[in-house]
Amino acid sequence: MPLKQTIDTCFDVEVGETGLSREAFQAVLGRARPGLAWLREVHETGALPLLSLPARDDDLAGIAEAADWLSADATDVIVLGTGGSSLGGQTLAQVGGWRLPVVGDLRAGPRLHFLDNLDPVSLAAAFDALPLETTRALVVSKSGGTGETLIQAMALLTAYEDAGLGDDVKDHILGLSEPAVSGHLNKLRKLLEPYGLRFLDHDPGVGGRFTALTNVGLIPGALMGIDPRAVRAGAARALEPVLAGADADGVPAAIGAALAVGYAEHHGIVQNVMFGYGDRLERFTRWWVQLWAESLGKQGRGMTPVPAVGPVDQHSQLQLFLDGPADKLFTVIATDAGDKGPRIDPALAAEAGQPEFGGRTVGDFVASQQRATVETLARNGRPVRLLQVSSVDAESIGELMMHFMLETIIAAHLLGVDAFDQPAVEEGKILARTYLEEM
Ligand SMILES: O=P(O)(O)OC[C@H]1O[C@](O)(CO)[C@@H](O)[C@@H]1O
Repeated sequence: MPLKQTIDTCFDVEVGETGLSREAFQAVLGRARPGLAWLREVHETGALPLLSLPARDDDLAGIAEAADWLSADATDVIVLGTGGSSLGGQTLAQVGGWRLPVVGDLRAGPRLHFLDNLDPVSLAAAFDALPLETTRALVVSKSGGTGETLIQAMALLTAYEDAGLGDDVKDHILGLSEPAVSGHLNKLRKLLEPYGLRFLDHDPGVGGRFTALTNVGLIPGALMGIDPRAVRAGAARALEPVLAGADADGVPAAIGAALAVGYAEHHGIVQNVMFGYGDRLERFTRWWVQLWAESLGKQGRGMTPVPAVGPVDQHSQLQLFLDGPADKLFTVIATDAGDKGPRIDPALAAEAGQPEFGGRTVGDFVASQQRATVETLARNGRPVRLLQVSSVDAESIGELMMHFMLETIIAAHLLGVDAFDQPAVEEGKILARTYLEEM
């Protein structure tokens, strides 16, 4: 089933005075037309390579080869890289089983580890615990200049040296960075290439947080058995109405962008909650946080992304969502959970005083929770849109990711900010370097 978006519970008639009026929404949606025209134009000219990815297959053999190389005879594969150089891969890998309770740990094949947060204690412990001889590493940085990734790569080189594997580094590490350009220093390449190891090219035209559909996201996904073709087929589905020239009200991503921007402009609601139901959407919510925050948070504009996972966060954040300040717009991602999972013995259910559980599956319970969350949010005056997929698999995650990349780009157009830069974080990076020099 293709992604289905329902926005009925987003308007004042449903949620009361906190809700956006249909008229105000339509006015913002109309303003999305130039953004859609721009997307079509840059697709045609090739100026935004992201939009050509769903139809590409010339790079798939290289992606499969890299995943095979990393996993052959390996007990462990580590991925170094941060932000957009990690989160897309994490999202796809999770759909394949990585970092899922129990199944993640029991899965056959090499263990996959993303070291995206620089933590000195964890890094030392990881290098101590990993059997380095059978551990391969993918080191990812678009710019080649991110301090966290560079320092991790240096520490890894030393760990291999200390383990007596200094001459075999090229058999253990694969690099992924922008192609070398004369006159421009790529520090990661400068550090690693002398070891004779192989570098894959990061597409220079695809910004870090938009790379899930490139080798950056698809190699880690492939390591967990996620088929890159299926991911791209799903992405193509989300892009299709844009390329087909549909008007804004026929493009789900434009509708989502207009809702978020409409709420920000008309109601000052600048917190957006992504409530994904199911373990396989946990990393997706984190990927979306970077996409939404770093793309839109500029010049005093932008909306704060809040990730939540269901049902577990019903027992954590839902009280606040329902009864705290009415200052959030919600997106619930639901799956066809019904009829899935273990079926409950009626005798046990009766014994426990929960006869309604009897004969139902665990998925039936989750399906009723998804529905109840949407309805109680709306009843409590909280605007909520529902996104439904039949299940979280390679195709639906590709569709969700492309949907949100488009939604982000269109929202940036509506807000009048550049979706593709991140000027403010650069200041802190320069300062951190100064403080390091002073130590
Ligand atoms: O891939 P790189 O160049 O190492 O950058 C990692 C991340 O750092 C940022 O530049 C922000 O600091 C992100 O935009 C990016 O995804």
